[in-house]
This record gives sequence, structure tokens and C-alpha cells, in this order.
Amino acid sequence: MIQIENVSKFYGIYKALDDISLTIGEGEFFSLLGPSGCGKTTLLRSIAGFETPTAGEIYIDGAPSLALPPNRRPTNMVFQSYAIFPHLDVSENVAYGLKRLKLSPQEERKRVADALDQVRLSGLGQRKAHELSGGQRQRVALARALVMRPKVLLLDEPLSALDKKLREEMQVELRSLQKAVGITFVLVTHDQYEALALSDRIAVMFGGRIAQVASPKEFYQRPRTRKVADFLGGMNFLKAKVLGEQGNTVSLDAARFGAVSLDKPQGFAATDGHVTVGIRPERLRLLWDDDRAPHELSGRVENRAYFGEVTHLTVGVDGLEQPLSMVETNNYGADDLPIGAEIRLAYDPEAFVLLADDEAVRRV
Ligand SMILES: Nc1ncnc2c1ncn2[C@@H]1O[C@H](COP(=O)(O)OP(=O)(O)OP(=O)(O)O)[C@@H](O)[C@H]1O
Repeated sequence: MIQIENVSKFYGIYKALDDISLTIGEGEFFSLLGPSGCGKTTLLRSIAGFETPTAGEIYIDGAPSLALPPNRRPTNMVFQSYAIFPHLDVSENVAYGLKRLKLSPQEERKRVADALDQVRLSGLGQRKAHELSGGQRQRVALARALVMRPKVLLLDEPLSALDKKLREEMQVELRSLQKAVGITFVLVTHDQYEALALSDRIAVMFGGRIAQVASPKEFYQRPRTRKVADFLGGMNFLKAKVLGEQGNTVSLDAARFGAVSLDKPQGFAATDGHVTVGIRPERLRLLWDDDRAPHELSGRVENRAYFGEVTHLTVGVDGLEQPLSMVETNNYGADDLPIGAEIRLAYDPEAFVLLADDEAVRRV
């Protein structure tokens, strides 16, 4: 549906987008995720036509689009600030963009009713902006975009102004709305969990470049670089020694964790015979009393933070440069472990992931 080919964008000498190539499929919920300033909004606005790339081309539905103004593209954008016209009621707000299409009053009413129905606002058509909750106003903004029947809906942090609970509710709604209307959604967000919860695929961006494109699960389980792994959830990093390479697999000595054998990520290169491997905190498990596991380590609790359903532990292990982070559900009493307690932990050598050097990936 959208093909981005070698797109770069300079602001003066500053390179906001650095040779981006990306394909977004029809009907996909696709997220552009990255820290502030990574270029995700610039890329979204380039798809919409509010920015003109310095180089490259963007094809939408097969047609080159850079020469087209925003209103000639089959896209529509929902902005972060969901400002809707205060002097118009909900139906008039939603109908606003339709005026230029010069539809019959009957057709216009039908389109507005359909759009309000899609965002579950039927019955509130006569309300004014000040008579709506934040979530309802955001839905008006969505209806205003959907009523134009775009092939692609572009969403610039649409939920960021909502409080946490409402935001989580709207995330669920946004996901089901996208599946119901079946069009391509491209979402910009700096919220990792929002991207994981909503997307079919995610592109993680740093410094104007794409570091990885993958499904949420693939991202979490197989991040390609240390930076990506660190950006998406917690990760314990360890330096491991390369013992040998066989095809796409590398055998490693991962310090106190012993020998592990891992798949190479794209762009991998062992520079000085050492590499970085990672293991997620929740893949380490506390062993209690007589519990035994094929792979265990002992350590001592250095820190503990209680988060209600889970407790985060920092565990020092002799021979490791850094203490390990662990996340334990509170069913068995991790929340009561005193600082200094001697513990044993279990791990699965297959839970490790081999990470490519960030600079190596830039050259892929
Ligand atoms: N009109 C502009 N003129 C100069 N620099 C700009 C302009 N717009 C954006 N930039 C710069 O380009 C870089 C990318 O901006 P962009 O808004 O795409 O980032 P972002 O990842 O969406 O960040 P945020 O989450 O903070 O919105 C930033 O460093 C920003 O300061």
C-alpha cells in the first residue's frame, strides 16, 4: 500500500530522515516507534504530504505521491491535539471535510452516520465539543478522518493527551476499529507498549534511520541490536566470548551462564572475539527451597521494587560485571525477600539473544 524508497529529509544541514526504505502492506496496522527527535513524525508527515522529502519517493497505492498535495492523496491524518471546532456539533464536525466533495445531503448524512457508528458515537451527533469527554473528542477526530474514506489513516500520537486508563481503553478500540474498517493505519508513537499492543508490525527508528522492522513478538524476543533491545522493555546485557561459528549459529561462553548457542542477527559481526548477549528479566526465575532446574545460578538481592502484581529485583552474581534484573510475580513471596537475601535463580540458555552492534546494523 505504501512504499517508501530511499527517503531523506534535510532541515538545513540537519538530516531528519536518512535514506529510509520501507513497505507497509494493505490493511496493516503499522507503527513508527522511536524516541523524541528520531524522525517518526517527519516520516508520517511526508506520507501525508505536509512535508516534502529532500530525496526519494513515496508510492501510495502504486502511485508516486510526492508531487501531490495532501488533499489529493488517499490518506487522512489524525493529529495529536484532537482540537475539534467548538461552535459546531459532532455531526457538523464530522461532515466538515465532506463539504468539498459536494455530495447530496442524503449521501452526506449517510457517510456521517456511518463514521459515527464506526467510532461508537451514534446518538451523540448533536453534542458540542464541551459536552464530550476526552475519549469522545478523540473519537470525533477519528470519525472526521474516517468519513473521508481514506485508504490510509495516519495517526500522530493520537492518544497521548489522554490519561492512562482512557488511553488503554482507546488502544483496544483503535485496534478493533482498524480491523473493522480494514484500511491501513500508520501510527506514530514513542510509547513502546502502545506499539506492541496495537501493531501488526513496527519500525523502530533512531537518529533518522530504521533500526529494525518486525512484528511485536519478534521485536521483543529477537531484537537485533542492543539499542533496540533496550528501547523495548528491560534487558540484561552480558559480554560473551565467541567460541566458534557454524553457519548462522554462534557458540558462546556467556560468563557465569556458561555455554550458549545462538542465532546470528542480521548485520552481526564479532569484532574482537566478544559479543553482547541479552536476556529479559522475566526469563530469569527465582528458585524456592527444594526447586531444582537444569541451569541455575546463585546470587544475592541488592535491590527490590514493589509494583503490585510484580516485584523487580536486582541480583548480584559473583563473576558478573553487572547485577541482574529480574521480574517476579508476587505469588510466591518475592515481594518479601529482604535485601541481602541469598537466592538461586533458573535460566534457559535458549532465552538469550545475540545482539548486533548498533553501528554494524547501520551499514546493513
Ligand atoms: N521544521 C523543522 N525545522 C528544523 N528541524 C526540524 C523541523 N521539524 C523537525 N525538525 C527536527 O528533525 C528531527 C526529527 O523531528 P520529528 O518531529 O520527526 O521527530 P519525532 O521522532 O517525531 O519526535 P517527537 O516524538 O518529539 O515528535 C528533530 O531533531 C527535529 O528537531
